[in-house]
Amino acid sequence: MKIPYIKCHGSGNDFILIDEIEHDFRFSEKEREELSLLLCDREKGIGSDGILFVMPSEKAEGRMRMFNSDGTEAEMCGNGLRCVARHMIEKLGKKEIAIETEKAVLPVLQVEEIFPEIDTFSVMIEPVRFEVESLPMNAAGKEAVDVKIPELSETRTFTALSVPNPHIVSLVDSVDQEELLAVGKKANNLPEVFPNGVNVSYVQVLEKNKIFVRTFERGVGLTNACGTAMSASSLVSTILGPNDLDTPIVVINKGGLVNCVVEKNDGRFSIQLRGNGTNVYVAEVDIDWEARTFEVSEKQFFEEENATYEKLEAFAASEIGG
Ligand SMILES: N[C@@H](CCC[C@H](N)C(=O)O)C(=O)O
Repeated sequence: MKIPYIKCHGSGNDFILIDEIEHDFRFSEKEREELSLLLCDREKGIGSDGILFVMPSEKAEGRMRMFNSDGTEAEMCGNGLRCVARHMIEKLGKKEIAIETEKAVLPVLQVEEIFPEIDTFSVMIEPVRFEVESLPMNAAGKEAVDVKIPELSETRTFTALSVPNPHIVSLVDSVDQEELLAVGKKANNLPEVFPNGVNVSYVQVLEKNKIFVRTFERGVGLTNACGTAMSASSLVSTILGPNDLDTPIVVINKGGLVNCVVEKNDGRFSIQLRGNGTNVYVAEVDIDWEARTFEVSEKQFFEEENATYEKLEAFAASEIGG
């Protein structure tokens, strides 16, 4: 079976995008899981953090389903949604559309560039909930805001929220990647506290309305960036830190940068996540389902676009001194 795909990324969080509308694919749930395990593998596969399946929708211009590299499905994916937004906006020739996700139909649109020559897409991150049952997380109170989770760390405090996939966020003085890796692994092997696993982020406030975020993603591990995590981190560092509502917060990550605008309406938070949706190349993968093997055709790279993105990446690296 031949499957055309786009290799794309949002802030270096990379995906294999498969357009099921254009090619009329009907994968079973088992096949979606198998495709993710087979193709996302960094050593033996194509290599990516996940697969974005773009499907028809009765409620919106399209539907996104996102599978992590371990074959599990996530409720939401912020960086992936920007890639899907770009794909559908360009395909339909519209500036603003809606995309159905697991928990909500979300508006997505092309907006002013966040960096010179970077086509920029804004996606709404909602619903946002702090009730621990929404992650789910087993904890003593109704919410867990700036609290210790002794199973994870003796010293750190965390805030739990769903956006709507599950996150815990810790404000730190400086990000220790090795510690985050250890805490992320522990949190995702702790079903008595996080029955469905959890994304774990460390956030360093660089200055007012500028933060650095590093995330251990459920179903993947440490990634260059996680869009929902950067949104959750912007919100938490607004509530507990110096950032402002209704103001672009610059979020530096390992693969680039995004802007997040935290809003509060009628007591409910939402976040606008603005950033790139970059196409790296297009190709076709020929799958042999029985043998669980595949072959990839010649890749057509978007060289100019990739070179432009490198400028943003270099700028983001210089902001964190590396
Ligand atoms: N990288 C994504 C989130 C992907 C899903 C996550 N690993 C989960 O399981 O919740 C993003 O950009 O939001």
